[in-house]
Amino acid sequence: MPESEHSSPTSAYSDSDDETSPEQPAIPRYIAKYFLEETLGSGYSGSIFRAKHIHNGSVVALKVQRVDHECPTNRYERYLYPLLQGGKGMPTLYHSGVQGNWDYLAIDLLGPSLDGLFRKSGKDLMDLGSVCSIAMQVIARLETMHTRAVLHRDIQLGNCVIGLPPNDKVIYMIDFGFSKRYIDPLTNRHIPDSREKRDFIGNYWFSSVNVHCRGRVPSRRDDLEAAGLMFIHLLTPRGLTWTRNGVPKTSSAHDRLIGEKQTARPEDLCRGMPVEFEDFLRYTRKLRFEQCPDYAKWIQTFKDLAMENGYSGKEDFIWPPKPPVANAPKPFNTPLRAARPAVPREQMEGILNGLTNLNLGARPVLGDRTNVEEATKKAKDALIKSAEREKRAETEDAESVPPIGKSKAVLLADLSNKTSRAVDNAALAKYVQEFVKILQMNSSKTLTKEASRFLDVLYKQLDDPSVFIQPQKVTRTRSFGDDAFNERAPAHAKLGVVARLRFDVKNARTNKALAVLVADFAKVTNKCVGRSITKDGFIFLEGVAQRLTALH
Ligand SMILES: Nc1ncnc2c1ncn2[C@@H]1O[C@H](COP(=O)(O)OP(=O)(O)OP(=O)(O)O)[C@@H](O)[C@H]1O
Repeated sequence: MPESEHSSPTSAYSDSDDETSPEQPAIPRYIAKYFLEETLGSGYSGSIFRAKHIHNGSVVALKVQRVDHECPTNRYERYLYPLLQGGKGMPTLYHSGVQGNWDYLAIDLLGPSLDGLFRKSGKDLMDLGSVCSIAMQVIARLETMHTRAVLHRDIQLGNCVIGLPPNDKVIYMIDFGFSKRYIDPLTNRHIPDSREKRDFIGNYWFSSVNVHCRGRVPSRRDDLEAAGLMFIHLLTPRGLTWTRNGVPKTSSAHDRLIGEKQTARPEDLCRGMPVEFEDFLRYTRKLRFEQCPDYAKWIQTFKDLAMENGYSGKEDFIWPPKPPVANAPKPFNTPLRAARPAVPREQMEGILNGLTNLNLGARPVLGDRTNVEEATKKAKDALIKSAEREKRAETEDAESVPPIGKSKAVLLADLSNKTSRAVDNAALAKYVQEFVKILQMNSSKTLTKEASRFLDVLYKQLDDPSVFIQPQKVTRTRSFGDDAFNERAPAHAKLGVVARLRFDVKNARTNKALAVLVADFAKVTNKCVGRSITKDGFIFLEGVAQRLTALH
């Protein structure tokens, strides 16, 4: 195999000025039985043409390369294609050979690459549904290749293409020029690992840290890590940071890129994304050299993630993307009004008693402080009594442990109702902790409609300092969903906001200050792709609970 530093999507950097290549012989119009039509693409080692068979009229993609090319990838590809034939998303090789100066491969004519489609869309980042479908398909393609003893070793967006109709929802892997068998056909054993410094095979953007930065031997884990970086790239506005300066032109630029890639922490790369992407990247990096990845588990994870966010969960890659279909978490600009009355029945009794005791008569109530104070005190006592009753009932439940068997949505709805009746910070702190536990019950950390409602209720409780003193106040408390509130929100949610919030929460001095942080958290989480609560998010929520206890 060619162990060179040449890679896609980049061409090799060179420290020398001697980049002039020898005079290129022109590619003929006919090669073997094919008439070369338009150029589909060119890579470092050759060009690809749409070509027509002169006898039967069949149309193929003809990959043409000079026989004396220093990186003769066609020569390797023709031995790998037979291993992959028939696998879903694996192109068929129809003919291959050498004619004159030209080495050619005739393969299935396919559609545009993911790179091309994404660039053409002009978007800053890709929608979550499309990335989940790419993840499901690319992981499945890697499983197919790996099951057939082949590593791809050059996973990148340009090497993932869609088929032509009717196969335009299927992602195909192409470019096996750097691919290699990792199971020795004679001994049936995995290729050996080695600590010897070796030339880098792969591409600058997505090749794994182990392979690219540490010169390790590629194995299955590295194909998956490259796929993971590709998914994260698609969900990062302007892409992974080390891709932003373009192809490194000098070895020092390449060294800088390596340094940046090597030191980037998964939690930073995946800030603001559904936690599944960070988990996947960490998983690939923890795999041992010879370990077989759990492909099925991760395909299922990305399917679940898609469905939780209102996408169909089918692996079909539909481009341009369709908006989420059903059960998508509602954005905050949909008013999240409580389903139950603002003042519960038990409290209403206390309120009415309080009002009765005001004994309004003909006296000017507003001027009479004693009446107001006494009524307020009575109302407060009634409310505290009712809360104590509720507290006693609750202590019979397992302390803060969400009951098993109820769905997350039901638990969250119950919790929101309890929170709306909370009368002190200690109760609120307890409910915030319970909220965290419920969200962590299973792998999905999405901010669902019910979870958003909890934050909305919490915000209202915190924002109105009178709420614990005057429960009878039923004026509409400002909600995240209110236009006026949204107008004051920053136009663009910043992905680093949650990281800041987890520090700011420690310094919040009042409930009102906490309310502002909760609102920011809810808004930014809601705006982020996937609406998933990240690790920073959970640390923030724990911080809210701690502050509430301290402010008690
Ligand atoms: N079967 C195909 N059908 C249609 N287009 C194709 C096909 N194979 C490749 N292409 C187009 O040609 C481009 C280059 O293909 P490929 O990556 O196989 O060539 P390469 O010479 O190995 O490139 P590189 O040196 O960049 O890896 C692809 O990005 C794609 O746009």
